[in-house]
Parts: sequence; structure tokens; C-alpha cells
Amino acid sequence: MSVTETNGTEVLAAVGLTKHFAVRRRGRSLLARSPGAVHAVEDVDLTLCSGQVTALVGESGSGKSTVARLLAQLVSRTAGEIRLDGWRVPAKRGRWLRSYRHQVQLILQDPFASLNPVHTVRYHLARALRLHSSGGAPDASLSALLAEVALGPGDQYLDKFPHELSGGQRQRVAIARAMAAGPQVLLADEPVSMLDVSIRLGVLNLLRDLATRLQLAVLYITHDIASARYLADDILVMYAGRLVEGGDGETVTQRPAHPYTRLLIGSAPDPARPASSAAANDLLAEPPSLVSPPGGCPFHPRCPQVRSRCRADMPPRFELGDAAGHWTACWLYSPDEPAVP
Ligand SMILES: Nc1ncnc2c1ncn2[C@@H]1O[C@H](COP(=O)(O)OP(=O)(O)OP(=O)(O)O)[C@@H](O)[C@H]1O
Repeated sequence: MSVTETNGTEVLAAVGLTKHFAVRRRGRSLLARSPGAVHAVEDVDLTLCSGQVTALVGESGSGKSTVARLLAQLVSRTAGEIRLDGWRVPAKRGRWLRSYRHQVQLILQDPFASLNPVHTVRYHLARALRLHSSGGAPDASLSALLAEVALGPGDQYLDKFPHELSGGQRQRVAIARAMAAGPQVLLADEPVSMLDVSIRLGVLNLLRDLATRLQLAVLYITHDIASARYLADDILVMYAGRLVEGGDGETVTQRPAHPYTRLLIGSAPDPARPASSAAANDLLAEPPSLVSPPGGCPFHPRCPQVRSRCRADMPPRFELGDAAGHWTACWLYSPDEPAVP
């Protein structure tokens, strides 16, 4: 399924989403005229649809978590628009925030950090249920929540403390707590990267199941493009705060267009393919400064196919035409550039 031609309807969308973090000035920079800023997210457009999993993939520091925090309204945006069910979400906080947070739930990487160690599973789930509904939190409702995340029977888990659960069970409880709000959107920020490899698949399958069964729109944030391919309908690739490629998961991973996407795929561990040390080394190269980003395409200093135009101008999105909704922001695909070899 492609980003633009999905079966589901649009639930959450961002247009031109931008976040600059102010940088504290030190030493000589105290004399600088304008304070610096980390350009963490620049001009990001994305659409999350009901029943669909969209993966946001990129290396560390590319701005993925900031996108999640912006969509969850945990940080304010510098520019851009967010729409929930077609409703323009105000940039300033207000009374709408509570109901927004019912609809858009964030799941973090480390369930140990997100669950309070002194409270039981019952406490966490009951509190979440009471927060989001006017009724109480009878055990039957708590067990039903646990059943949603394939933890059962409920009475085996309700009185357990986080440290008495395995990593996978803790993440499932964190997901059950998010489900207590009855959300339309789950933003899952590296939800399996701290889990044992053997249990990752189970949690990924759970996210897929929730998306399909409950028609949730899921954003799956990861640095691991192989897991994105496994789980997601659509993949968006992020580099230095910007989206550089998007399309359905199979097309993006089988026919990657952007040189950065190719590098990401080339450096991903694949038992069936000898590791490309060249690709891995390229990825280890110095990431760009987000305080004074290079002019033109942000990837040009690392790009093996750089052209003069790439140093001067920011590439727009080019539709690739090989699959519906497959696009890339790279001058190699401009109709007025010589064809890609
Ligand atoms: N509160 C903040 N103040 C200043 N800079 C920040 C803040 N939060 C994030 N950043 C910077 O924004 C950039 C993007 O960070 P972000 O955490 O969104 O990237 P990421 O792709 O999620 O990386 P990771 O996978 O390592 O979390 C980084 O340079 C980071 O240092």
C-alpha cells in the first residue's frame, strides 16, 4: 500500500512540520548576532491512515523521535500544520489537548522507564482507564485490555510489578495502557529495540494485529529498515531532519531510489548477503551538522552520486512512477537531469 493510495482513511497528517531547538550559546558564540538552532525536523509531510502501519526509518539523530514528540504534542512545533480527522490542531496548548491525547498515544522504547517500578500492572491500567473514561476500572476491563495485547489470563498479571515481567511483557503492558485511552493513532518510537531479539517479532506482530483488527493508524519509528519492511505498509526514510524517500514497503526496500536509502539497506545486516563494508563505512561517516546544515541537499557531503546542483539547491519530491506513491527528494530523478546510470 502506498503513502498516497491507501485503503484506510486519513487520521493524522502533518504538513510542513518543522522543529528547531534553540542552542544555548557558549564562549565565542555568545557574541553571535542570532542564537543558533538545531534543525531537528524540517518541512515533513506525512499521512497516517486507519488500519495502516507507516514506518519512519533513519539513523540515530535524524529527527525521528522529534517527529513522534511533535505528533504527540509533547513539544511545540516551530512551523507546519497537524490535522487529526481533518481538524487543524492548534499550535498553542489548550483544553483540546486532553481529548487529543486520548486519540494519539505514544509508546516509548524503554517500557521499564515508562512504567513506574513501585506500581502494579493493575495500578497502571486502572489509572489510564480512569483518566480516559468517566467509569471505573473493574478487573474485567483490565483483563480485557491485557487480552488485547495477548497477555492472559488477566489475574496472572494484574498484581505483578514491572520488574516481575519480562521485557516483552512490560512493553505489552505499556501498549495496553496506551490502548486504555481508546486511541485512533499509536506512535511507536523504537518499541522493540531494547527487547531481546527473540521476542521482538511477537511485539511487532501485535502492532500489526492492533492496526488491522482495530483499524488503528500506527507510526513505527525505527533505525532498522529490515523490521520496517517486515511490519509496515509504507516506509518513509528520514535524513538530517528531512524525508528523502517514501512509498510502499516493498518498493522502497526492493527498488530504493535515494542514495541514502540504498546506503541504509546496504549496511543493514542480512544473513543472506555479505555485509557491504563500503556501505557500512559510508554510514559511519560524519553526520551533517543540524545547527548549520549544508546548503542544497543535506545528504550531498556523503552522497556517492553528488552533482553540482545538489550542493546548491534543495531537491523537491519527484514521483518515480515505478509504483503508486513512490517518490524521492533527489536531483538524480529530476526530469531535466541526465538519467541515473
Ligand atoms: N530538547 C532538545 N534540545 C536540543 N536538541 C534536541 C532536543 N531533542 C532532540 N534534539 C536534537 O535533535 C536532533 C534529532 O534528534 P531525535 O532524537 O529526534 O533523532 P532520532 O532520529 O530519534 O535519533 P535516536 O534514534 O538516536 O533517538 C538531534 O541532533 C538531537 O540532538
